[in-house]
Amino acid sequence: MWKDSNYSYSNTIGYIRLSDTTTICDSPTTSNRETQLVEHQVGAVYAMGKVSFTEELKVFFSFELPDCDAFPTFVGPSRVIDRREKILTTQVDLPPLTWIPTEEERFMRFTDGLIAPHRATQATEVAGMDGKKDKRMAAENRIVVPSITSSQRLQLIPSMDHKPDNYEDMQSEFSPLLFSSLERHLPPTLLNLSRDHKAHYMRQILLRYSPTAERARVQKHREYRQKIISNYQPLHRELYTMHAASFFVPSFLKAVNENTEKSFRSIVSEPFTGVLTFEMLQPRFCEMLLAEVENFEKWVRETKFRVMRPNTMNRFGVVLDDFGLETMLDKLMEDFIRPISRVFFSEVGGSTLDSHHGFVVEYGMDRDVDLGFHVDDAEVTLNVCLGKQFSGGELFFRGVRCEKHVNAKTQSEEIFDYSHAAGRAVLHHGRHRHGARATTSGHRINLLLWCRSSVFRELRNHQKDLCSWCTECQREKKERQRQCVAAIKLVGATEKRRSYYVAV
Ligand SMILES: O=C(O)CCC(=O)C(=O)O
Ligand SMILES: [Fe+2]
Repeated sequence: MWKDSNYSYSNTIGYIRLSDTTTICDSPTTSNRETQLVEHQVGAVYAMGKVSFTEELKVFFSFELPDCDAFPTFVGPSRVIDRREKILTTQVDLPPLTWIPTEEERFMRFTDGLIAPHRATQATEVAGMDGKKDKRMAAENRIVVPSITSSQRLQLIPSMDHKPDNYEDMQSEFSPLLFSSLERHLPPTLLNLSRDHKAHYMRQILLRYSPTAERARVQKHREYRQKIISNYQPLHRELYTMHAASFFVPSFLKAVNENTEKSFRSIVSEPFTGVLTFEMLQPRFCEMLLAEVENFEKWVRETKFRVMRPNTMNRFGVVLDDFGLETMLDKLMEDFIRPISRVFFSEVGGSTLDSHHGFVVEYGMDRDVDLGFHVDDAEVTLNVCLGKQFSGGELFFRGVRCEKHVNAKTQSEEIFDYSHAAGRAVLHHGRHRHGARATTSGHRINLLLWCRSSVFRELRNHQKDLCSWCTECQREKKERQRQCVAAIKLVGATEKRRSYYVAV
């Protein structure tokens, strides 16, 4: 635990999490004013150093490490490590805020397993296949580094045997799901407090991750939804709560009920690595949802309501969460998509999906015709065709890419096209680059659920090497290994030649 009263700081202090595997002597050392403390916890190590600010609002940490064999691997945006001197300095970019820390705000948290809320919903368009760059609308999911008092913290390791409270009926700017998943990360002494106390504690922490502008946006969106929900009359009320037996086909239900890798593999085809397809929705459910969407669109036209479209790339289609389907879709994600994703997409937070963006996209000659090449603002995307009659509209996939490599060239082995069929789901990595070809006749309407994991996003902000799933990262790594092997071989061959000459 932090014991800040034990130390007197002359200046602003920050702390950084080092990698979990690091072993550092945990006795505090104080040499040359800069080293303050190295704290050791199970699964997390914190090191602390003097912080100074430059004009560009950058923080510099520098501290001497205590004498020990293991050298920490730094987990942070940038690092400079000098092994010989045992000096570790790093530079951490801060968001461009006029952030002037007060005495109480001496602590900045860079990582602690804390869960950050999501930003606005945007697909990121990627360079077209002709190599031309479309305008790029990157989803800004960078963590905002707030000030923090040392007393309010979450635990990195969740209390898995604790059953969290239900926060559904609680009025808050944060999702009830977020509270439920955070609750396991509360310090053990708080777990048995009243729901209100726990919510208050978690809210204080969440607020630090949610800047004022973001909170205003969330508030506006809540009002927007409220306006719709209090005026729109649903057509099929039975859609608004989960009725699994009438929504899903029996094979899908059976696999989810069994909830084993084997059961999922028995219903899933993987026509291309990372693209899973399976029968999912009953025709009756598809019909009802199509009728509900039509009914909603009719209401929008009649009332001239200024409706928000699903994302930056669609001019048609509606956000299902905005007119009352959020709870049902939450259930869909939690009870059906998360179990499958746990098996097939664990490397991108498949088992910790905790929020979603649910919408339908509509294509046809009088609607959007096609959809440009992009990645989703999602860890895992569910895309199910609801019908109706159409031709064309194939999904094209072109390789999974991390942020850094989103525009990297497509390799021939990454090309895959998929034709939609009504009721059949496609589940793919959100960063699997894709687009939809022109729907050449009829209408095509698809249900999309962009599923996100705040835990994964939080970790991604701090761990650079969380991209094992990016095919370009893999390719670069292989290339480095190849060069390394070639260099070793060359050295070996030179040595051999030299010893031959010596022998001769
Ligand atoms: O039209 C489709 O099937 C793809 C839709 C899609 O990729 C999206 O909305 O993110
Ligand atoms: Fe997409």
